[in-house]
Amino acid sequence: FCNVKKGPAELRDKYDFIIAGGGTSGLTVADRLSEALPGKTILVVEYGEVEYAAGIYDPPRVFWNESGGLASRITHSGLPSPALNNQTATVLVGQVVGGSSAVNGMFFDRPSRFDFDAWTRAQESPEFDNSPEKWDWNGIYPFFKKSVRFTAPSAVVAAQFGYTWNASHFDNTSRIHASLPPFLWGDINVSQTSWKEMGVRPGQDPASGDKDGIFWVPISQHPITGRRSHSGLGHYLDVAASRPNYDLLVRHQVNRVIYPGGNPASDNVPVVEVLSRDTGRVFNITATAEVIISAGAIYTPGILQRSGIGPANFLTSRKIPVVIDLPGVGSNFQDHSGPRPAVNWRYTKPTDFSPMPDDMGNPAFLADAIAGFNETPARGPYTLAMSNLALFLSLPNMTANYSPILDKVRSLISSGKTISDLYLPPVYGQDGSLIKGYIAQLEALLEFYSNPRAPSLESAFATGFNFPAVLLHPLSRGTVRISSDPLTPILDYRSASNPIDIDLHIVHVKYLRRALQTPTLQNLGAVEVLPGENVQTDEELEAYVRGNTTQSYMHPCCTASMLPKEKGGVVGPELKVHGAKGLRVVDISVLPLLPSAHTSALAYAIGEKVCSPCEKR
Ligand SMILES: Cc1cc2nc3c(=O)[nH]c(=O)nc-3n(C[C@H](O)[C@H](O)[C@H](O)COP(=O)(O)OP(=O)(O)OC[C@H]3O[C@@H](n4cnc5c(N)ncnc54)[C@H](O)[C@@H]3O)c2cc1C
Repeated sequence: FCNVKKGPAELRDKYDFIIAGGGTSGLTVADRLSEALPGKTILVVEYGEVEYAAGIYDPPRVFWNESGGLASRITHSGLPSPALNNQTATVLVGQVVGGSSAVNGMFFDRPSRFDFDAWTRAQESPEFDNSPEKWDWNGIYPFFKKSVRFTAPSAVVAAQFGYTWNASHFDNTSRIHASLPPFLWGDINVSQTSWKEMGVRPGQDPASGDKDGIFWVPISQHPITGRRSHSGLGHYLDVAASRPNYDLLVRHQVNRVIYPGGNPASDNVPVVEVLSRDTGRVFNITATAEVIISAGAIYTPGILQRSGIGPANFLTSRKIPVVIDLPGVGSNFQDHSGPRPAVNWRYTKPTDFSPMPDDMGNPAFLADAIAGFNETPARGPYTLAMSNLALFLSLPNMTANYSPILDKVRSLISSGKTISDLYLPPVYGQDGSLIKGYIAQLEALLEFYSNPRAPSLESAFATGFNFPAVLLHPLSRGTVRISSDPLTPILDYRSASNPIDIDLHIVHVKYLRRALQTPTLQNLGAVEVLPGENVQTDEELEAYVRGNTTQSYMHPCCTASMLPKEKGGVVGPELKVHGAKGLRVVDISVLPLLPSAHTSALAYAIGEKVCSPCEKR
């Protein structure tokens, strides 16, 4: 690979732009900068290396949903979450060129337009209100459109599965692909029809920002080959040969950034301190225009904290000189979570679904599945990733009795002024900014949760006997902190530390278990296994939720939030770090609040938006 560098001897003396982290957002930025500014040099420093990134369900795996076989990634465990019986979160992160887009579940959906209304509500301030960079739906939609190429399925496949889509929401110039697979398991209609029988309307167009209903969701894979599409391909390997100004340094870790004069407000651009994974050598690389941190929500706060940019009390306790006191670095930590399963059942009547995952145990079926994946165009089971059908539903559409939950949020807003009133971690007590920002988030979420078109629940389905229930907008907040080992951050998920999250989980479980009473599932003799007939009262459901919640759906975010500094923010509307020159954060850590979607589409769109137009840089 022509521009892949392995060590400092292969680098230029200096670069115009240095990007820390060659993942989903980082490579999007590198691609767009190197394309728009051929006279400028760009270096990406990436911890991992170039690898073939298999899809989430590619040969040689036999069992749908079995793990393994993916490109390099690391698994972290969180601290015990007391509200969930001290269970710990398990979260994976990609450590490869392409980052998490090279190892993820390939579910490729966009958020709801109302997510961005919530962001702008929480951001309200002269800084954000007067900025030309708008992060409402209209401000980001063009970049969702630009970031992905969507290829419609053939007419035969569309008719076979009843696929719906609206291609007008994609520009089709990007090298990042989205498509609808030419294969589904035989029981896919169990979920669709039962949800429809519960009164949920089929949504036509999730890419439009209208995300209330049942949707077909594209997969991030090539429409012909069925192979994973990810930023390491579309934003590096596919373009590197034609970009002599775009270098990639692999197997190197960015430790920190250093302002040579010690003054982040007046020094122009920080230098980047890098560690070689192979030699252990530490050296500096100079940028003349800008440094962009894109290491993802778990590592970006670590780079900032090691640079002396973070909560002063914490940095001092770690004997790190404070360069900028920014309490928000590593705070506001959120992830999608939910009881797994929310509902699980068995059939008491014979079923004749076909094809089904068990068929992979039949040697002839398996051989045909492998052969089909290698045909052009690819066909068969291996063209389906994790799933591509989901229900997104708002609180008012799940229960008539949602006012008490909103009243609890209102009472937090009016009475909660201390960290214990608000169930927040100790760092929120450092100064008033984080609490102010959290209250602004609660106000935004109150509006969101009152809106019958703004989803609270996601339940995705591909096959089987389970409905998951993902809480899209938790109120609990955690923290990410460095430890002595740069690769082992301390993740304090604090899942469900705010008891309103438990109330929301209970609404979701109660709603989804109603599906078992629909004619579709009744005709199959479906009988609930979990939570089970002994779990009926709210107290019993609460115990079930506390004992069975998955704390991470692999969407850690929001740890360097785009909020005003006086609201605990880390970056402003142009994603520049507050109080620092020549330094931006561009990755999923800048989200103020979790979106109503899996997070890769948003990571790409953020990369596109910050580069528009790149000529301004
Ligand atoms: C297992 C898994 C399943 C997922 N499933 C889905 C899904 O189905 N759909 C979906 O939309 N989203 C999914 N996600 C989430 C989504 O992929 C991520 O939110 C998104 O890709 C994050 O993009 P990012 O640019 O913020 O970070 P990343 O893409 O993670 O990029 C960060 C990069 O920085 C590198 N790095 C970190 N620290 C350093 C350092 N100090 N120096 C140099 N390099 C460094 C990392 O190696 C990595 O390449 C999943 C994620 C995972 C891990």
